[in-house]
Amino acid sequence: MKPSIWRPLLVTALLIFLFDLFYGNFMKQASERGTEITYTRFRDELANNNVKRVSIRGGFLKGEFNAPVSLPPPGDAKAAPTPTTYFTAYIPAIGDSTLMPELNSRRVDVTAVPTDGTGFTNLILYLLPWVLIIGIWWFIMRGMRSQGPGAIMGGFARSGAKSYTSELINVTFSDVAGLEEAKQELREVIDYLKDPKKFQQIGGKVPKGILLVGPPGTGKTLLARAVAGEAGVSFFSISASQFIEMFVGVGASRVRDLFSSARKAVPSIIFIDELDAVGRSRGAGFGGGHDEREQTLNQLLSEMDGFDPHEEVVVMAATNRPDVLDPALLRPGRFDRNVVIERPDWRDREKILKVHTRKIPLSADVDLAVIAKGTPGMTGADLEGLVNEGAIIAARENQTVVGLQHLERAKDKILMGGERHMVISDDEKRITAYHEAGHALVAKLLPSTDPVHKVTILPRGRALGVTQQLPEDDRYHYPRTHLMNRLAVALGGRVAEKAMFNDVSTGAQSDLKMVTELAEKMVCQWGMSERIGAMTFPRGEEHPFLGMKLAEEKTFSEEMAWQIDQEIAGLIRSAEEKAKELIYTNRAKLDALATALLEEETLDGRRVDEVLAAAP
Ligand SMILES: Nc1ncnc2c1ncn2[C@@H]1O[C@H](COP(=O)(O)OP(=O)(O)OP(=O)(O)O)[C@@H](O)[C@H]1O
Ligand SMILES: [Zn+2]
Repeated sequence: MKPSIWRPLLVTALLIFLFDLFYGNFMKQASERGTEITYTRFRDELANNNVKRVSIRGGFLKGEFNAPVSLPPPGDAKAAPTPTTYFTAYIPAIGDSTLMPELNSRRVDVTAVPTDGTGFTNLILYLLPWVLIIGIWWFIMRGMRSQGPGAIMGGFARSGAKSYTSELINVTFSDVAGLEEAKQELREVIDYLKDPKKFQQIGGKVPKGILLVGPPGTGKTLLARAVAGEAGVSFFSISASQFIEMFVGVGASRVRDLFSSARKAVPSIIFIDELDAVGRSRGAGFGGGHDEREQTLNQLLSEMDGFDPHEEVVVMAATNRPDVLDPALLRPGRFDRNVVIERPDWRDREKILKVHTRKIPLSADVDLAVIAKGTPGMTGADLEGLVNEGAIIAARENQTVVGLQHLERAKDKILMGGERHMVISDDEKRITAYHEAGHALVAKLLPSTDPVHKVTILPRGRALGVTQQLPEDDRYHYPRTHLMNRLAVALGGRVAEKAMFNDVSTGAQSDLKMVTELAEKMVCQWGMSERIGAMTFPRGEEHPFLGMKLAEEKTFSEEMAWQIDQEIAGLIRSAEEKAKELIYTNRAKLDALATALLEEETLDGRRVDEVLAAAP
């Protein structure tokens, strides 16, 4: 919710109410315990010896009759008279010099109340609310000025309040399950923060900006906190969406504020969550708030450039959209290091479950490995939720320990309830396993292909699974056979699906795209088609800098265009034949790989070799 003009208004209204209460009360008190009578009436009663005592304060007089007098009740002259003992009256401003002698002679008990003090009290009571009102307005105005012009509407709520948190952390790497590679990469940061001087002497390159990249809930924030905890330094964190307010200037001043606080607390870590909220490419924004975002981003860039090498501040940021970030953020000296955080595989999921069940009593039937294997695609946050949900279900049934069935039900609830989660059904998992096994198998069986580095059925980005091949060394020249084999590998996924399920799925789309593009290049750029020969065509050409396809211009005949299409299709067809032949003659190996994938989710190159060697 945005603080608004309502707040000051509300405060003012409250003050006026208080003022009224005070002032009104005072006036009421003045006439309290007495019916107001005229001065003449008072003198009459006095003359009748009916006044017992009076107290005089300035021109105001309070008193008590000896015998009750019938008078209309206070404030209502027309009502029926009631017997009255106490009265008040005002002495005429011109004074009455005969009053005191008369009171004395009638032996009336007289009390005099000093007017001086009361007058002063009156004044204070009268002025106090106004002083408060003016004071609060001044406070608001000051808040606005210190926060830039943008704060005009919301100054009151924010003045003095910090939008970031700073703390000393007691989270360590032992609280972060798995993520071994990421931890390894961050060790250097910890070494640096622990002893900057020593680190520099050894000659380490000072880490300044580190970008944690990974899907939501995979523990980026947790990891950043653990780095601070391991190094024992202060941790300043903010979510970048908090930088962006409706008003220009607020974000930039918050960035400045954040960095200057962190600089005062060195060594320290600044953590910016959801970096993409401010870090989107400049000029790519739309509509309002765009200038504000750009200003905030510029401020962030200039703060990072402003670090001198001896300032012991490390900036960490998290995003799940590295692709939209402004390239300026990724330049050397800024976020020039990426730490990629992946969805956990089942072994890591088991470790995460262990961390989150540390304080929860589990019944003997719970095997966390089984639950870990049954939750592919879930992140650390999902698993934490699963454990909590399981505990709630158990508590609702008045159980003292959490059992397997509670966790299973929690899992079903989460899987059914959330679009947020990448839910993978068992069928999908099987299709993906065969698809990836197909790629891997063809790659292994064909000579002259890049070695298989890793095969996984864990979702990554939009892909349900990945088969990674890494070239052994940098290559610039690819022979035709190598490219043909590459086409066959790319088609292996689809062919394997067909072999197993006699059907194909949409999962092969990006494979087909890659295949088409590669075949097009082979024919049109590299002259690898016999029928067409050593000619190049402006097709499949890429702009050298932008990586974009150039607009097609036709400098060749219809006839040639048709032939080119035939050739491209021909290359693809023969690659597909190759893949089919390999897969159909090695069905047992395909099954073995797919089974291993379903079991282990991720296979590295060595494991792929083992599985294939063991298969008939
Ligand atoms: N590897 C892990 N080990 C233990 N707990 C984890 C792990 N990953 C995530 N969690 C749990 O999930 C919670 C959410 O994780 P965290 O906020 O760090 O994710 P995130 O990647 O920063 O997500 P977002 O992108 O949504 O900010 C953590 O508080 C933690 O309890
Ligand atoms: Zn594929």
